[in-house]
Amino acid sequence: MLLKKFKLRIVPSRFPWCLMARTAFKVSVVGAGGGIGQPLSLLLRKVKGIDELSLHDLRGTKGVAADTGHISEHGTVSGYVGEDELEPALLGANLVVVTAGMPRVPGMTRDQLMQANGGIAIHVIRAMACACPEALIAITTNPINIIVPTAAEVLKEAGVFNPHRLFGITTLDVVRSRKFIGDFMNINPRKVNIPVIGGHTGPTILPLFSQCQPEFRGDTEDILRLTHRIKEAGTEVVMAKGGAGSATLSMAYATCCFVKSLIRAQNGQEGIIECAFVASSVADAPFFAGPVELGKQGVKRCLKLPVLNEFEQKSLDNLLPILRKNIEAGVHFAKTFKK
Ligand SMILES: NC(=O)C1=CN([C@@H]2O[C@H](COP(=O)(O)OP(=O)(O)OC[C@H]3O[C@@H](n4cnc5c(N)ncnc54)[C@H](O)[C@@H]3O)[C@@H](O)[C@H]2O)C=CC1
Ligand SMILES: O=C([O-])CC(=O)C(=O)O
Repeated sequence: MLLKKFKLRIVPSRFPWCLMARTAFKVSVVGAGGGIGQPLSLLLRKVKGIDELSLHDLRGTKGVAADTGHISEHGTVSGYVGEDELEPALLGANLVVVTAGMPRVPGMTRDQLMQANGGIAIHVIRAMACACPEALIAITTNPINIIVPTAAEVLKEAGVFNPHRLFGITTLDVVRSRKFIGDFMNINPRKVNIPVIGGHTGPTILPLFSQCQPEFRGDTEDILRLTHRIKEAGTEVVMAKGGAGSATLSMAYATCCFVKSLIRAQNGQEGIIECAFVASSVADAPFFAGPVELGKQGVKRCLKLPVLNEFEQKSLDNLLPILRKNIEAGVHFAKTFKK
C-alpha cells in the first residue's frame, strides 16, 4: 500500500536529460599539457556528465591533473606522461580530444604543420584503435583538413573506422563569427547563429551570412570584410602572439562548447547541431565542415546545404578543389607513413 502510494512516477517528456540514468563517461585529452590542453582541462572540470578525466602528454600532465583534480567538481582526474602511458590513458575512454601537435608561427600556413603533426596524429590514433576503438574522437590538431582524413585512414586500416564518431573541431570558426557579427550588429554574440562550412584554413573557411540568425544587418562590403576577418582570425592571433603559438584560450573555450554538445547528445538530448569537419556527402568532397546533428552515436546526420547566394556559391566552388586536394594528401600521408 505504502509503496503504491509513494511509487515514483517519471514523466519522460518532462524529465531533464541530465538526470537520466547513464553509465560513467570517461574523457581523455591527449596533448593536455599544452597551450590548448591546459585551459581545456580546466574548463572540462565544469562540464556535467564527465566522470573521469584522463590527461595525457609527453610532459606536464601529472601537475595539471593534481591541480585540476583539486577543483570541487564531480569526477576524478588522472595524469599520464610519455609514450608508455598513452594507451593506459586512453583505455576505456568514451571520448578522446586530441590537442597534441605543434602550433603555427608567423609566416606558416596550417598545411605546413602536417610534416610535424601528421606522425603524432597517426601515433595517437593507432593507440586509440587498440585502447578505445569505440570512442568518439574530436581532433583540434592542425591541419584539420588533412589530419582528419589521415585519422580515418588509420582507423580503416585497424578495422575500426566509424564515420559517425570522428570529428575535426571547427567550432572556433563559429565562435569567432558569432563574436565578430554580434559586435558589428551590437547584439549579444550568444544570440548569433551562423553556419561556417568548408574546412579549416583561410581559403576553405566559409561563413554563410545568408543563413545568419538574426538576419545580418549590413551591406556587401561589411560581409566581405567580416568574411575575411573570420577566415584569417587564426593568423590574427598567430601574429599577435609573435611566435609564441596560436589561439589557445579561445580554442579551449570552443572545444569545451563542442564537448558539452557531444555529451548532451550522448545523454539523449535531441536537436543538437554543431558545425564540425566530418565524413560527409553534402558537398563534392568526402570530408566537409558544416552543421551536423549530434546523437547518441556521434554524427546523427549532416545537414543538407541551404540554397546559397551567388557569392557563397562561388566561394564554395572555389574552395572545394582545395579541400579535395587536402583530403587526398591526408589519405596519401597515412598510406605512405613509415614507422
Ligand atoms: N582546430 C582549431 O580550430 C585549432 C587548432 N589548433 C591546433 O591545435 C594544436 C595544439 O595547439 P597548442 O595547444 O597551442 O600547442 P602546444 O604546443 O602548446 O601543445 C601541444 C601539446 O602536444 C603535446 N604533444 C606533442 N606530441 C605528443 C604526443 N605524441 N603525445 C602526446 N602529446 C604530445 C606537446 O607536448 C604539447 O604539450 C596545434 O596543431 C594547433 O595548430 C590551434 C587552435 C585552433
Ligand atoms: O591559426 C592557427 O594556426 C590555429 C587555428 O587553427 C586557429 O586559430 O583557427
